Amino acid sequence: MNNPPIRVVIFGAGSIGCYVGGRLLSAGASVTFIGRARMQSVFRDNPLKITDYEGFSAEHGLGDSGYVVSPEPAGDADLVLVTVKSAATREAGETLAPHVKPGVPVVSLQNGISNAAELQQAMPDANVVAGMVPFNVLQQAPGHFHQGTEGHLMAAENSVLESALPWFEKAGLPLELRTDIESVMWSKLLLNLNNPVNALSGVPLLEELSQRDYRLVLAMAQRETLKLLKQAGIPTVKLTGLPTGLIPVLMASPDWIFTRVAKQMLTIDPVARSSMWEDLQAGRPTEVDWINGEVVKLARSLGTEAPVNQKLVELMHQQEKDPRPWSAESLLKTLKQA
Ligand SMILES: NC(=O)C1=CN([C@@H]2O[C@H](COP(=O)(O)OP(=O)(O)OC[C@H]3O[C@@H](n4cnc5c(N)ncnc54)[C@H](OP(=O)(O)O)[C@@H]3O)[C@@H](O)[C@H]2O)C=CC1
Ligand SMILES: CC(C)(CO)C(=O)C(=O)O
Repeated sequence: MNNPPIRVVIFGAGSIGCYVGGRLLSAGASVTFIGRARMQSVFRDNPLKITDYEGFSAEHGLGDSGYVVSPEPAGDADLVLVTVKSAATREAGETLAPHVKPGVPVVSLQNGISNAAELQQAMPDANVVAGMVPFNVLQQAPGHFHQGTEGHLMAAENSVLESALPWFEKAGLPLELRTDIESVMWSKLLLNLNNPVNALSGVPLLEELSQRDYRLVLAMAQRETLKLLKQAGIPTVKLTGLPTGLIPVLMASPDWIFTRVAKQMLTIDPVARSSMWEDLQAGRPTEVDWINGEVVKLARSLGTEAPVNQKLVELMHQQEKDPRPWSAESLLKTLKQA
């Protein structure tokens, strides 16, 4: 496995890309990070530091050749991981298309439902694979990326990707290949329905989830989605310690039950926040249209509506223009009127 090392290219290296790439680098893989000049300049002054909630810690000097701003290195890759936000997927595919060799797996490690399909459309000759990242990564300081919650990577079954699996194993990020990736993606989306709630709350995930009114908002959005998935005949899968259908029940439970059960099934460290909160902080458009917006689209395709998720989409778009924290009480009241 070690000779020669797998050549991995990360396209759109921000939080997820730098973390996953950094873990693969620590395992001896040859990793090239492709991203923007802004992030490249961070690594001129700082090493890439990766840590996790279990105490893993590593540092790598990247310099200008390790973190680049042009797509050419994708031409030498055995594996490409795409880690841009959803709004940048099409551009990522169009940029990579002329470089990536035929057959090389191009794995979308993105939230939402439609990113892999959009990537495939932008690079029709490529071997695009849908992937799923269950855990949270936050840039805690320039160049320092921290995994704050648990879970393992998943991707759609793909024969070429199999040879890369030992590298993920060695990196401490096992990658499971699945035949039911649509169900995996929707089940992850059910968890991501918390992203706007967390971004609107303005507080870390642990603090937000410790307040029942925020959890009730999340439970409303999840119940609405589960009903639509049932109607559409899309089964869900268990990604946490609890069957997916029971997650809204846990969310709606009183604090004393939630705290006890969640302690046993969730590892979230106190600094973890949603990627949507990070987008708001950075003044970037959020992914709400690719998360709650997908529920609204699903409802329309079934000839019905998804008022709770629709309202969360509207609130997030307002928040992008005029950010202000929402108290749990006022958010619940607003959503109940939706
Ligand atoms: N962060 C998290 O905890 C988790 C995130 N995810 C998902 O993973 C995906 C990636 O998220 P995350 O890592 O947080 O996102 P980030 O915004 O941190 O990283 C994406 C990076 O890609 C860069 N980029 C965008 N377009 C291009 C381009 N055309 N060429 C080169 N670089 C580009 C961005 O630069 P710039 O911003 O300067 O344009 C940014 O640095 C999302 O779909 C997210 O929902 C999934 C699980 C957890
Ligand atoms: C891991 C999780 C669910 C954390 O909120 C996430 O996917 C995100 O932040 O986008």
